[in-house]
Amino acid sequence: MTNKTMPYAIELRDISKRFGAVQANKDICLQVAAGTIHGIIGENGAGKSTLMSIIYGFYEADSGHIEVDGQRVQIRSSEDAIQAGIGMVHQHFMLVETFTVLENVMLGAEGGALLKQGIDAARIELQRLAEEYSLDIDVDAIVEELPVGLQQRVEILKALYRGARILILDEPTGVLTPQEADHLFRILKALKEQGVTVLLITHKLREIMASTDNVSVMRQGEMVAHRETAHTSKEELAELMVGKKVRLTVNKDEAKPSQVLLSAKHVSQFDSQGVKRLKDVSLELRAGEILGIAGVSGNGQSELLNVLSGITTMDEGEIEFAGETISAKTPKNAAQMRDLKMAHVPEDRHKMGLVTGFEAYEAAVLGYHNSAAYNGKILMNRQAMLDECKTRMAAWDVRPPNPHLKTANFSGGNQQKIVIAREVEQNPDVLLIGQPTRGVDIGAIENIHEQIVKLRDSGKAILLVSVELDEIMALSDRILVMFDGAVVGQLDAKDADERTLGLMMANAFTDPDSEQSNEKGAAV
Ligand SMILES: Nc1ncnc2c1ncn2[C@@H]1O[C@H](COP(=O)(O)OP(=O)(O)OP(=O)(O)O)[C@@H](O)[C@H]1O
Repeated sequence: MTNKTMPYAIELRDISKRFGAVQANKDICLQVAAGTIHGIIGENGAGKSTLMSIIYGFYEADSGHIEVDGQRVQIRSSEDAIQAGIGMVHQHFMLVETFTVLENVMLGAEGGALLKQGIDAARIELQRLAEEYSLDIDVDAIVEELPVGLQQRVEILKALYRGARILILDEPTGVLTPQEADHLFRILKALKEQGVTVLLITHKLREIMASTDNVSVMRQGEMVAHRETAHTSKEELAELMVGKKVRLTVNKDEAKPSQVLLSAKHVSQFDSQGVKRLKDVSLELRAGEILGIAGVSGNGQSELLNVLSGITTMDEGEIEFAGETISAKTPKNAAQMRDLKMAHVPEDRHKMGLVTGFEAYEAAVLGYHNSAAYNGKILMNRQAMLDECKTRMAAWDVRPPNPHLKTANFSGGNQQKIVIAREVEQNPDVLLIGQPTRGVDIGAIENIHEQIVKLRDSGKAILLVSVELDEIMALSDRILVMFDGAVVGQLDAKDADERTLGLMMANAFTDPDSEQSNEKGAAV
């Protein structure tokens, strides 16, 4: 108890959970004061999501117990958790996209007291909650028409409507634009002021420092430290997480770009509704450089990656790569692009990077399974696949290093390492890489960044798409900015700062004396 009158909002006592050989949580103790924002950090696979799943009733702990407001509670299902006043905002939203906000919030709460008073009473209550917490949401909007940031707010609204006083957010900003993330933190502050307790899992130490009151650190299934945020630093937290000092900046020499390896000329693409999503994009990618593509997500970056990698076909323009001219009339698919030595780390590892039912050693060769190294004459050469997978798991610190574990059962960050390792280890001439460190811990980010720079220094070209401005600025040698499907500006990374990039991303940058703007469609 914090004192005689104020019990902890939530207290965990000696929680343990094992999955086969993996001890995901070991004797975890945690005390969270009411009306505070409490950060939980730890490396990929440290056990954070497992712990939150236990609090929310997805998993039952093998031992230990939970107290809410000083009372011991039994949480065997999410209904039990909701009953205890606990709500959760998942990384992957649990919404019916074709329903309205109101319908989504009502779904599963049909027996609720307010609904018995009629849908109008429910609507009024939702509007009240949305207003009280600055959620800025139209309760009659169709969910699939809302941007990601607003869909996330629907999840928050859902939890609040069900009476949540403790809200768990698992890596909530991974999919948000910087503006959406700022809004989310304003909402969390408003929730805190109303006495709601927030448990925030994030890999971004900047967010921990800016928004939490306290922070707890997990390492290899154990809770290893608790700190008051005001009395710690990013450096100390990084060291506590990883167990050694971590460099928080990218170490690289100046680029020495040479010949053009890929050029796109006036590339455009229309979506199925006939809307132009990629507009007259021209760019050149040179050996020995990292070209960063900055932009608020949804401004054509994903379409650009898809067209360049052969996943989709352009409608206008052409791409020159490896001596080939690729156009709408002479398209090449993703497998053909791979044969030309292009590798691609897709932005969404679940949808496009992995088959989650596959074991790690199978996922590790996906797309390259026909190569002579793994393909025996009749059957796949499993031993070669296993050996390769084990070597990569060691080099990329995939945890647990078990090639037979299904990819679905790796933590999010470790899944990402499996995909990146697969693509980088092909030693491609051109690497297209989307959101490389989404959901990845700082120790692993350091390794991923090092490997990308190493590839560059060996004379390869990298096209990096990231919504993380810090990452774009730290890794890129040159930066292009996309807005509304077009390239609207370019910068030398040395001249880039957050403000200029932010303005360019909003297409609000005007500097007539500067070379930091470009004609749409000119090769940059
Ligand atoms: N259903 C499962 N079956 C087997 N192992 C699992 C399962 N769920 C989690 N694990 C393992 O438990 C450990 C903890 O995973 P968890 O997802 O809790 O980590 P995390 O700290 O949330 O990581 P990340 O930051 O990458 O999301 C990992 O080794 C993971 O592979």
